[in-house]
Amino acid sequence: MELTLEHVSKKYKENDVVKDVNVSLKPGVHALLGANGSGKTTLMRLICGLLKGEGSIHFDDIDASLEYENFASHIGYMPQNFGYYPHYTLKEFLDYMAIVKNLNKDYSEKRILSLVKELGLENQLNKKMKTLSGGMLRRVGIIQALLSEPEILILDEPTAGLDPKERIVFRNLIASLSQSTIILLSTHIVSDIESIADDILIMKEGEIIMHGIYEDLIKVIKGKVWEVLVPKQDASSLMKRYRVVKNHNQNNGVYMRIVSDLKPHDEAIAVIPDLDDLYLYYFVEEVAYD
Ligand SMILES: Nc1ncnc2c1ncn2[C@@H]1O[C@H](COP(=O)(O)OP(=O)(O)OP(=O)(O)O)[C@@H](O)[C@H]1O
Repeated sequence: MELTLEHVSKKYKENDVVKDVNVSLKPGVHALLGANGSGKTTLMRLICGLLKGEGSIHFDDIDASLEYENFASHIGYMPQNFGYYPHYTLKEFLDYMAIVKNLNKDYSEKRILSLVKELGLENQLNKKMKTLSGGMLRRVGIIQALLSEPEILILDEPTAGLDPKERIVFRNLIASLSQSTIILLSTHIVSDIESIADDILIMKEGEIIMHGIYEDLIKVIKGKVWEVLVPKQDASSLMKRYRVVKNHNQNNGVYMRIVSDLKPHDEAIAVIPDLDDLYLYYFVEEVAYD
């Protein structure tokens, strides 16, 4: 089972929002990491066929441009914000989504009940959509994407606005699906990725600049992440000159974690990088020495 994108691109006027994306995704959790505006939502909408662009998209031998309905029947999509009728109850909304997805009534009744239980919304079924909290609406978004048991699940910022308990429920659900589903989820929450992603696609200015497993991506910045304890008076000049991942005031100075090609301070020692460091390395410009 494979989702393949070849030369996928999208322009808005002269603006290249998605640039020549070539990736092949098998079952598992693929995290799409990028700054605001890097093109993640556009790429996801292209995959779902909600936008037209250049290039080709296949699910196994189904060509999305030739057999769109067949292709789309394999996809569940959770957008960042989905439209709903505020006066519908949750049950009415999910029934409506099941009809839109052309699901059999007996099947959808059972599926809705099992999903609302799994996501802790069974007591909300008779509540109006407009009364649900932001975190509950995110969970409703996940449920509607899962209604048809899709083989491809496209989730745009699924954990935004979830509280820590909801995040754990979500991570467990994703983990349980990942053996049999191709899951592409976008986020800029680095800790989510560390706990659930099998591999990571880093998107910058419309391009997938890196794609690989965590351990391999991290190798790129080996020897470029530093920790140092500096006197308080030195901290602000380091803050101005370097990409600082963390800084904590301590009794004897300021502890800093810095991402830099060059050793930022005589006392700095190189440490093992993590994804926060990688993110900063690619998405925050280092200020040049003057
Ligand atoms: N309909 C549109 N017309 C013109 N430009 C657009 C349109 N939709 C998106 N863009 C531009 O395309 C770029 C990528 O937007 P996109 O929403 O795909 O980014 P993103 O990585 O999903 O960002 P975020 O994390 O903020 O959701 C942005 O510069 C955005 O302004």
